[in-house]
Amino acid sequence: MLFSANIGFLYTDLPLPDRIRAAKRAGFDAVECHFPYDVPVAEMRAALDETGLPMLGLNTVPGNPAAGDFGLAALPDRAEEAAAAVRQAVEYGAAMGAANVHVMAGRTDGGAAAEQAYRATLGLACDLAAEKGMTVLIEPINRRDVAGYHLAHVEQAAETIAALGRDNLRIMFDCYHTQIMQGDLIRRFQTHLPLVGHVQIAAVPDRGEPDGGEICFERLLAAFATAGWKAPVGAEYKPRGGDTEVGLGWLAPLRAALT
Ligand SMILES: O=C(O)C(=O)[C@H](O)CO
Ligand SMILES: [Mg+2]
Repeated sequence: MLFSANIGFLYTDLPLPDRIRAAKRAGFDAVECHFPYDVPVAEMRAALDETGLPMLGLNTVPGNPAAGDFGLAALPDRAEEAAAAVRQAVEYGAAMGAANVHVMAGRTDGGAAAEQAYRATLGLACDLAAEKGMTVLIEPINRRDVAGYHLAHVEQAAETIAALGRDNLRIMFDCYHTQIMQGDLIRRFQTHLPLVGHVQIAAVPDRGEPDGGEICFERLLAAFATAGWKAPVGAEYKPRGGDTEVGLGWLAPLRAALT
């Protein structure tokens, strides 16, 4: 099993390009990020070239987090901002060589207008991403952490993907969020595997290192591997002690157990 370091949550004491280098030293096979936009893309590219790690993805900007924004794509009255966020993410992601762009939906009332806006933004994202050979990801996020998030269930993501009928639109299957909202992770993963574009893990409920809580990662990821998952699994957790290196004791044993 291969693992990707999510440098949005890991190594937060370092500048982003150095987080890529730290991930390489720690033995990760890939990296993924959240919001790299303040860093000149050439600096990200240089760290990726130097380490040889693939960059799996980045997020569209969330909007104004201080005002409670957690994405824009499904907000009917923010369509222009959402389109600009998509253009920015595809452009930056392509310059960095990223494989995927995660389009963040935002908090909505869950009504038809929101889903219509969401699909319009995703259609644009798929068109732009396709020109760069990139895939668009949509991620069900739990509503305990992000109340009102438009996309919270894997089946809803599958419905949106079916409605759009695009080849480059996939689910970000974040086991942390889906365990909180729905559970039944192995069956749900097997059922939706053809639509899954990326997998992420963290302990539940504390979102710490994947070495405890209510999920047995060794058995979960063994089942994912048996189902056919070969791409890296994203380590998107918040180190419990704050120090990423100190908390990395989970990586080698989990990798060994899965080989
Ligand atoms: O919260 C998550 O799980 C994510 O992956 C999003 O990218 C938000 O940062
Ligand atoms: Mg995630």
